[in-house]
Amino acid sequence: MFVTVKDKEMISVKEALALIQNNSISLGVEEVSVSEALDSYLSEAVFSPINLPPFRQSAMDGFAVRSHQGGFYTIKEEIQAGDSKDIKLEVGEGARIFTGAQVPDDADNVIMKEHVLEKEEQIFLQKKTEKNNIRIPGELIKKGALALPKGTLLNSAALAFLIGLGIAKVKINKKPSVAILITGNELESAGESLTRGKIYDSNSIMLKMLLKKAGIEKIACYNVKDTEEDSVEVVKKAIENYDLLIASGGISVGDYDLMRNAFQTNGVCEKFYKINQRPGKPIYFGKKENTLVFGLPGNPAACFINYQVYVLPAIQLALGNESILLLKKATLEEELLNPTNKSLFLRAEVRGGSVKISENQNSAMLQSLVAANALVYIPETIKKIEKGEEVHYLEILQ
Ligand SMILES: Nc1nc2c(c(=O)[nH]1)N[C@H]1C(S)=C(S)[C@@H](COP(=O)(O)OP(=O)(O)OC[C@H]3O[C@@H](n4cnc5c(N)ncnc54)[C@H](O)[C@@H]3O)O[C@H]1N2
Ligand code: MOO
Repeated sequence: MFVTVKDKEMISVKEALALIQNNSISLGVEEVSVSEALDSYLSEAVFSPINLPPFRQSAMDGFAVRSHQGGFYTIKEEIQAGDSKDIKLEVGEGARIFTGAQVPDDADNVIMKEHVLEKEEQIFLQKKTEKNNIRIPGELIKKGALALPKGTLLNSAALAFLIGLGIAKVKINKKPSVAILITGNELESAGESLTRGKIYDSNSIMLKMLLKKAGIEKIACYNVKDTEEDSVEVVKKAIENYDLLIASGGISVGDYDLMRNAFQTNGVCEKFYKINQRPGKPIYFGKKENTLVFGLPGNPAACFINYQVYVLPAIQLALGNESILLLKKATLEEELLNPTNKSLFLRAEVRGGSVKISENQNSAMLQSLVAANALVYIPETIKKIEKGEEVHYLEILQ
């Protein structure tokens, strides 16, 4: 009897994402210095240990005065930013002051330099303003207030904010270490000459760069020969030493597509194999203890798209970011047909709320992905979308 692989074996995009969400890994927490925390996620909320600014601070260069009805003030002192002088002022007196300096307790106003006439030790106020140009303590954040919630992505502004509060160390979720497994006897490295039957390996650099973008630091890359022995051996080594495996190629149904078997032989528990989508139908996801295993298709664009849709969310969950796969909406520039019974992920350019689907959607083609900034998601049940209708898309960083 002939046996065929039936479409019903495949799961939907939503089912696949739910399985990834339900099988996330957590790698614990580590405390690092703020300067080493870029692109990490806070494992706990941070509260401000100080008022910011810590004291009444001048917002302008000018004169801190103890106000009165008249326009003349006697200037008796100078206060620079950083000075710790404790200056007493009588009514009608003032001190020359600079932006960022501590305003004397007696002063109720900082008059901008441009608003006075100066003569020797006297100033005459020419213009009255509403603002007193004094930043009050805790104006930016109060001592004890929530500075950053748990799960915040520590970008450069976040790191500067923490340092500005005097916080030198932060607790972050440990980042997964990742092993990339590149399969295929046909692969040659760029720089080498291309002999008969060979092509250049593009997936290893693509996956490495995407992982770097995701903030992953420990990345190893193994080349796997198309033999059962080598596949099993490399998978074993990678599972022992890494938190996440991403295999490229060898995951379809050919006689030399050996990765699914290599995962199984190594005791990986399969969560799904094949998704009802185009491109990237052949995809494997499994778990062994606290290690996640992905087998992505070798076709470069399919590999890229499956990384964005499935692997990146798994990484973000491990990092402690739960807001994964947030789809946005934009309007279609041209009518779109889905003649398949599959979900589609179409590379596209989204500009100013309008979606232009890239012309070439070939799963082996990288060139048309270069300008793409989005993957438009068309669910399997949708057959036609009119020009001007809304579609959902996933923003991609690459
Ligand atoms: N009988 C069937 N054949 C195939 C099916 C199917 O359902 N039934 N699915 C097709 C689809 S869709 C895809 S996608 C591919 C996936 O195949 P594999 O994941 O097993 O990948 P390979 O066969 O190893 O490679 C596919 C293609 O990609 C090229 N490749 C592989 N690695 C790299 C790399 N690192 N850099 C650049 N290019 C790479 C490889 O040479 C092949 O041309 O299966 C279809 N077949
Ligand atoms: O998924 Mo394959 O990528 O359609 O060629």
